[in-house]
Formats: sequence, structure tokens, C-alpha cells
Amino acid sequence: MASSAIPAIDVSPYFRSDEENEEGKKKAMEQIRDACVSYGFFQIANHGIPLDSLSTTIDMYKTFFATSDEEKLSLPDYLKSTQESAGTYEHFRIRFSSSSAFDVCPNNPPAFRQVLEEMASHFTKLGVLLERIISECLGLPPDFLGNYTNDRSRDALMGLHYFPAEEDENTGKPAHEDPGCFTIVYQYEVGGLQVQKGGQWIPIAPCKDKLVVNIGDVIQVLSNNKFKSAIHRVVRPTETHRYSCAFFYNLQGDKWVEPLPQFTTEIGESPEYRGFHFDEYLQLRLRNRSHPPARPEDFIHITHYSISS
Ligand SMILES: O=C(O)CCC(=O)C(=O)O
Ligand SMILES: [Fe+2]
Repeated sequence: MASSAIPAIDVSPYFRSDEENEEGKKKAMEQIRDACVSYGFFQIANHGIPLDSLSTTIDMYKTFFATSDEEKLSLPDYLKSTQESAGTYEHFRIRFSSSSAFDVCPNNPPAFRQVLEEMASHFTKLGVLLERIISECLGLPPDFLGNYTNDRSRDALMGLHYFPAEEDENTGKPAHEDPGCFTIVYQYEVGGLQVQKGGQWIPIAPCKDKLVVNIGDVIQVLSNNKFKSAIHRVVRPTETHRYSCAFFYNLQGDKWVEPLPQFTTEIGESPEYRGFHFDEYLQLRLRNRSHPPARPEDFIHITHYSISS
């Protein structure tokens, strides 16, 4: 399998406590920073999540997606892509703030619930670590993003199932940016995830022992576009189903998001985005405004600061 240009970074130094690891941590941090600036994407190896838990989770999703449409459609967090890309993929999303999806789950709920809860807890711990690393990469105190996001109830774990491509159509998930802080993706064994850079699509080869991390719009805006929230998509391979799993590290809806002074006033740069409440931005996205507000007309309603030219 050809190696992809998206860097794979060994984060094992973050799981060891000896002093000698400081050098290893510094190296990993620099690699992550470079990847966030260049691609908005990186892969992590030795991430501390047991590979058994990851494959058991994918197996659970496979079983879940094999149940009848009637049963799946009875679940509040189940979505089959029927409109924009008819029947190309389906997903099941759990937000752990509301466990109602489990209460009506048709398929062996106790085992399903246990596996997904365990997986979400692994992803949350890893997310907390990544949040510290990303803060440091931005030159902020390590607990900066943790203090800012400070509530994990909007995070979501999603299982995705892509149907095999047809001869003339291989769209899986159309090109998009993720709106939240960052996303952790497990591609398992079938590739298809691609990142846009400089007008090209860069494929990320699947790797059972690595996770993919991508920066979302919130961090792009906070950093005033220093870290990129890259456009990405999933293309469907022919003749095989694809299963993946994504953990969305999110924000509370009432959080205010705007470029931080550290990346604007303190360094004499103009903000590239206007501020917004996270929920307001999610609403904008539903109306097909899929990027953070950055165009001149987006700034019209600004009253809390003026944009210098
Ligand atoms: O299925 C994947 O590999 C990625 C899915 C994705 O980009 C998303 O759900 O936002
Ligand atoms: Fe995505």
C-alpha cells in the first residue's frame, strides 16, 4: 500500500513519564504542528487505544448496519443518506449526553452499549490529550483548549457504512469540513478518505494501528487560520463495503467562537472571521454555508469589534 503524504506521528512519548521523553514529546509536538499548518490532518501511531477495542467496535457497527432498515429507522440517531447522495452511506451517531438512542436499539443493546461506551471513553481520553498537545502546538498554555471547551456532552461517536461504488458513481461522503474542534477517525481496513490540498486530493491509506485526526472549523477560527480545517471527502471503493468510525470532539452550542487575540491584535493581524455562537454556525451550515464566516458580507452584523482593512 503506497504511503500517504499525511504524516504519521508516534505519540508514545506522551504515554510514558520518564524525563527522557521530553525530547520525544517535543518532536511529536513539532510534527503535529507542521501537519496542522500544512494539511489540517495527521495520523497517530501508538495512540494508547487497544486495537481490539477498535476492531470490536467496527464489528458491532457491521452487525448493527446488517439489521433491517425498519429497525434502524426506528432509531433517533440513525441516518441513511437519501437526499444529497442517495443510498451511498448510512451512519449511526451517539451523543453520550442523551442515551435515548440505546434505549430503543434493536440489536443486543447491552453488548452494543457497553462496546460503544468503552470506545467513546477511550476517544474522550485521547481527545483530552490531543487538546493539550494542540494547545501547545499553538503556543498556548497546555490547558487552554480544555478550559475553553470544558464540557464534553456534545461530543459524538459515529459508525459509518459506505455501500460499494457503482460503475459511474463513487461518491461516499461529499467534500466537507468538520465544524467542531477536531475529529478522530478509524478507517479500519478499507481506504477512501481523501484530503484536499492545493487543488489535489491526497488519499490516506488505511492502517489498522493508526488513527486519523483532522482539525475542525472551531480551531481554524480560534487560530485565525493558522491551523487548517481541511476539506475532505470519502470515495467509495468498488466491490467492497467500507466501515469506519469517527469521534467528533465538539463544543457546547452557546460557546462563542472568534479568532483569539494571540493570533490577531497581539501580533498585529486582522481577524479573518467574525465571531459566532457555535450553534449559530451549525445553523448556517444547514443552510449550505459550509465554511466559517469569512466573506465581507459575513461581517456586516459585527458590533463587538471593527475589522481593520
Ligand atoms: O468515514 C470516514 O473515513 C470519514 C468520515 C467523515 O469525514 C465525517 O463523518 O465527517
Ligand atoms: Fe469529516
